[in-house]
Amino acid sequence: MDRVWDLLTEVKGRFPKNILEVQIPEKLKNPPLWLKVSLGTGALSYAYIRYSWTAMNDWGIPVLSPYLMTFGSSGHYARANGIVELADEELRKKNRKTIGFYRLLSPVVFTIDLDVFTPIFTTHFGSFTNRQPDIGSFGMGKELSKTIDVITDAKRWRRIRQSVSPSFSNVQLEKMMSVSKERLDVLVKQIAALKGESINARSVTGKYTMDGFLSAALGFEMQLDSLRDFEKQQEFIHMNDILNPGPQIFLLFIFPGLGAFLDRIGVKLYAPKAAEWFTGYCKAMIAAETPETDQRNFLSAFKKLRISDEEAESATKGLTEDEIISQVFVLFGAGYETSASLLQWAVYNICKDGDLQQRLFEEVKDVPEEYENLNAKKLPLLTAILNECLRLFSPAIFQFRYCEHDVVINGIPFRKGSNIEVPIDYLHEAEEYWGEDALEFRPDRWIKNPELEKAPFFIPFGVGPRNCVGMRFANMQSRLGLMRIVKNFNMQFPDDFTDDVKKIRTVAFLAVPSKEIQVSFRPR
Ligand code: HEM
Repeated sequence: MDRVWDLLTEVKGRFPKNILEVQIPEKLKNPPLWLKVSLGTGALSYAYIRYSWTAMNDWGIPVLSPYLMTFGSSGHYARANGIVELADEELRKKNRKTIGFYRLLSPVVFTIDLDVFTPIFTTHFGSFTNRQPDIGSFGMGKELSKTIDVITDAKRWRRIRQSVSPSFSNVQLEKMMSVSKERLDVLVKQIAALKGESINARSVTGKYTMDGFLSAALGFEMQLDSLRDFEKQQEFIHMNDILNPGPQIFLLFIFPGLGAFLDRIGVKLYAPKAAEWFTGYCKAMIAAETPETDQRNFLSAFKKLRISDEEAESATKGLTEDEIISQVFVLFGAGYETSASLLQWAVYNICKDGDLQQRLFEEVKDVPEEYENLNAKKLPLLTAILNECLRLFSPAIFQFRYCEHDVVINGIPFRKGSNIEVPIDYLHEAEEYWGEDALEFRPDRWIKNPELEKAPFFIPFGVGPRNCVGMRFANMQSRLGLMRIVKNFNMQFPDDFTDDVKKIRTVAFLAVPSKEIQVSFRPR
């Protein structure tokens, strides 16, 4: 105790006897105008920020405390696994369904509550048409700013979606499937050429979905001598750059309008070479002649819908030149990686379980590769395996909407400018919806209960009018690809491979494996 007292006495001795004796410099007694203005603005801004952070006070949900240092309470954005960890910490461990936080000043409702998010994505879609306003090209440059995913005004989105959707009709998909089958013939030969030597499964599934998309959707065939060269392809290298943006991407979420502003002033936030390469690549493909007879791909359909910028102001259908480029790019980006990832996890889980692989082979071996056979009735186990992968390794990590009109949903008074985010990783693993074995890979749950496919808590492709436009293409491509691979090859891990792979979330919200999944494909 004495030591503490001595210490305090010493510290006290170092201060002036009377604090008023401190000489305040003349300059500070009468500060210059710029300093007064700065201090005043700072104080007002702080008051405004604190006031904004009271917005959710009466919403009846727990709210994470906001701080300046963490841009509100959204510090989790800056971590690769941030959204997953946030869901885990705040929802799973605390047994909650909903929490609120502030993304800088914007209120965000973070929820897996079906009563909250289902109406937002469906019946109240009119008040939540967009994901995030003014995000432009996601920092990739103004050439790519007119993508279907990000445009802010609902009228333009409706026109684009109406123009693009017919490309995914059953008739079109059947035509594209015939192209996919031709490309699978090539893939099977390339896998056989490996002569059973192991390869990173991602090279096989990536080559299949990239080549499949380019040829079926755009009428462009990828030339590749060996599957081992896949990662040397320009398309792969540049797409990989775009899909691995680095933490700066979060600035676009945290600062509203920043994406559109950067596009306007010509600043690219990441992958500038890749964005430039893709713009040229898409333009070249659009300019290339399509044979009159080739009606199978998106491009020929898009080209027929071409309208001028002026016409676009009032049209309800049609695509401008820029929009065609953006659509080609966004469909490529959205379509290639997601399906490649899904198939890679399917290959991994099938290799892990010899009995499952045998059952799958028995199921697919005599089923003709026809479009009408690619469903749960004809291929129950194959569909179940892919659904289980979509559940536990969902390529999309979270889904989000932005509120444009004040509306009360399940007691929560959403105001214009607020947001909703649904963490899919947690929704797809919540015991409340999936039962005690929620974390286990059990494809048979889908066979026992086929209705699960329509359950509101299974939303790997989103839900409502703005769900994934490519869902049916993705289903066709992944079911056909997996069926063909299993028909032709027995898949095994090499002897020196341990099957302890974990799912890791990247900054770009992709589910990547914790290590390469090495697989030997032995011809049957
Ligand atoms: C396994 C494969 C895929 C998964 C899991 C997936 C998932 C998703 C999800 C979750 C969304 C957001 C939905 C929402 O906000 O409600 C989305 C949107 C979108 N997806 Fe996919 N997707 C896949 C494949 C594809 C393919 C193959 C294409 C194109 C050929 C595609 C094109 C798009 C586009 C353009 C959008 C934006 C739709 C809009 O805003 O109107 N996706 N996807």
